Amino acid sequence: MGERTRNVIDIVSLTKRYGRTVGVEGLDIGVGEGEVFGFLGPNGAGKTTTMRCLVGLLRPTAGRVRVLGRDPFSEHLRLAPSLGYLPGELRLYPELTGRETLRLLAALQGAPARLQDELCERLSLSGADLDRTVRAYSRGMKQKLGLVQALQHEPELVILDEPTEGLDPLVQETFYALLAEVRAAGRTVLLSSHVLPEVQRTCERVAIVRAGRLVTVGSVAALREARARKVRLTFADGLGRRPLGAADRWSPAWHGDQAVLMIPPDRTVAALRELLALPVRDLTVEEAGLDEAFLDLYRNGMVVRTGPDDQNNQNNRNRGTPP
Ligand SMILES: Nc1ncnc2c1ncn2[C@@H]1O[C@H](COP(=O)(O)OP(=O)(O)OP(=O)(O)O)[C@@H](O)[C@H]1O
Repeated sequence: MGERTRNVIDIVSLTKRYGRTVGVEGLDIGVGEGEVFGFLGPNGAGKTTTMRCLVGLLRPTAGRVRVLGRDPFSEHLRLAPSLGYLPGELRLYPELTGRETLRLLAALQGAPARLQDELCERLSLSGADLDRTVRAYSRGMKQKLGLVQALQHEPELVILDEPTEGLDPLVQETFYALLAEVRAAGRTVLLSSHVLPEVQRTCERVAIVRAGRLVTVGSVAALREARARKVRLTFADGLGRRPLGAADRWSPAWHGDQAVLMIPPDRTVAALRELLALPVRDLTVEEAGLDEAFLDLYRNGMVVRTGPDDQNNQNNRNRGTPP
């Protein structure tokens, strides 16, 4: 029997190694029922590895994962009707038609594919398309087929590895609408993406991973609050690059005689005091764009504290870095 848990996904100290290569190391993430949760990170960060552990395709080296209270590796078949999965690299049988593919996958899911026709229609997979062999499909058509099979049996949990890869903008919009419907129905989604606006738009919470480790997890709103301040300085003497004393630890970028520094919000005032000892002619301070904040996390793995790792934290208006 699977134990009952509050979370639809529980990842506790998950480590997966491939021989000596680390896939993920000591990962802890919980995803609550009805959440749309984003998984972000640069190439090779461990997103796919984690997702493959969650759907029972990989066995963790250490730690544990629970999906709907069950161990996905040993209880794969029992979970199949409740789980929808779109792999990052979808491998299909090229000699089957689209329709045969969906039928086969529905049989493996072990649940009626009630939404199949509606999803094909909304994602513009025509009857003629579905009668063609998958060998003749374009990349986008394969991705649409992948989305249909992931959603067709109305699973409680949908795990999508870069779902909008290869979709044209119109189909992407349809996908976002489908996601909103899944969410409105109280079902749970975990999706990985490299597309930041997509994550901002669709997810309440995100986890950022880098080199197999969790960098931060929090609500998109809290990440916005915690992002760096962008300080731009112009010097009175017209001379460019120079030492900025202690502020050099913020790795200034120089554009002619202007220096741009990205400073964590709780350090900005102290940094400004130091900077004003220099011959500054003009100074502006603005919040870094969310993209810049994420890029910073990607690059530096800077840990942003986003307050308690609360469920459904959309309304978290805490400033910056609570203790
Ligand atoms: N089958 C495998 N054998 C050996 N190493 C692997 C295997 N799969 C993944 N890895 C390694 O594990 C690490 C994490 O890879 P993973 O595919 O999980 O990252 P990702 O975040 O999904 O990346 P991307 O954004 O590029 O899809 C990488 O160093 C990768 O090289």
